[in-house]
Amino acid sequence: MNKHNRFSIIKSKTISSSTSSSNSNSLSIDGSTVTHQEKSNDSLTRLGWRPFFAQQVAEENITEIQFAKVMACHRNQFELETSTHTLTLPITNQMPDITVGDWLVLNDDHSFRHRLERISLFSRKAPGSKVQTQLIAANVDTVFIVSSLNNDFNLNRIERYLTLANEAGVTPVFVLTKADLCDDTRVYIKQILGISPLAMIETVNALARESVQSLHTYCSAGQTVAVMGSSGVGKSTLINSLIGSQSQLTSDIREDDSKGRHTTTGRTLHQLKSGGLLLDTPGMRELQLADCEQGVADTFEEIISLARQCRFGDCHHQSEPGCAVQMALTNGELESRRLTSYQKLLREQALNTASLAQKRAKDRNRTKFHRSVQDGARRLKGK
Ligand SMILES: Nc1nc2c(ncn2[C@@H]2O[C@H](COP(=O)(O)OP(=O)(O)OP(=O)(O)O)[C@@H](O)[C@H]2O)c(=O)[nH]1
Ligand SMILES: [Zn+2]
Repeated sequence: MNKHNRFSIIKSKTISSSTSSSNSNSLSIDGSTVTHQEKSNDSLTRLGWRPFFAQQVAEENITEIQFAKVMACHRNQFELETSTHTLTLPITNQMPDITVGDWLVLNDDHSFRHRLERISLFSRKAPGSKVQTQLIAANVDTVFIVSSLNNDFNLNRIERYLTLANEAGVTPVFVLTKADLCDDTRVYIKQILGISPLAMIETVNALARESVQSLHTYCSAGQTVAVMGSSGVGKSTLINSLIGSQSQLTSDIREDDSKGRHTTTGRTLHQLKSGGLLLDTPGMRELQLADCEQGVADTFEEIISLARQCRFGDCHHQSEPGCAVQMALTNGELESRRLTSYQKLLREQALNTASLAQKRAKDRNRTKFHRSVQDGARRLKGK
């Protein structure tokens, strides 16, 4: 344990184990010599490291710092993976917002230095009455939007997840589970193509490992895949089948909740043998959108393009004359379900965005007020 006691190493990876080579900085694999630096770069690449992150630290003294990927978020600590170690980092108030998938820069004593800019970020409005944005995951490449091929299949819900993916800038793949219980999968596939003509769609029996093989294509080395979908659609089943018998380097940490039950806390990135990272997102029963205007626009592209043809720039697409959206409804070119879904998500995100902005302004005013009280007290003391 280091003197700052800020972290604890869970385990060291074996890549720096000594070899018979006289050169302590190299080890021989299949006759080729691989330096520790190369090996460690390879480990980082498998965790999703890429030039976008390296560029952010170009001027820093790289020999004194370490990069760590946040593999899991728990109530009081993060679980991190560096090129050589698995360690935990206690969460403190001084840290910026950090979520699973983030890249951190650590000092040589493994204490927190800063967080790197993200390639992508998933967030939502915190569940319940809390006015707060909650980060779900950072630096995700692909999201599996999981739906089951039965009565639970719901296009409105799918559009909600798709909006989140579009806002985050993450590639969506529609994974339709319970194909073994479905007589005609084409009906469902057609519905998804109706809302997203170029969609990537995979139908699977999540219980069977061979059935989910096609999904491994998206989970190659260095790729991070998030699995999202409502309760009961088969996310855990799918993840278990994808992990299969492969060793899970990051195991779920279970903590006692207030009622004394054991629950899986936080979100966890699972390392697959194929090199990919799979993100589990438990506890996502409520998915309220906030700050998602672009995501909504991307998800409902055809409505946006129809709206551009409306006679009035501020058309609400209700009963205004010259409304191209209403015209498309009448002609049967646009489904009324689609328009209702668009308007609902747009309203929801606008409402949540406004209350978040209001809260931020209130917080800023409160901070200003506290500062002025403190300054006043200091001035009085100084007299
Ligand atoms: N026949 C069949 N059953 C499935 C399939 N996928 C999931 N199931 C079953 O559906 C039920 C729910 O699956 P889970 O994996 O727990 O669903 P989940 O999405 O993780 O649900 P939450 O944990 O509530 O978010 C379980 O009984 C699974 O065995 C499938 O492709 N085929
Ligand atoms: Zn209109």
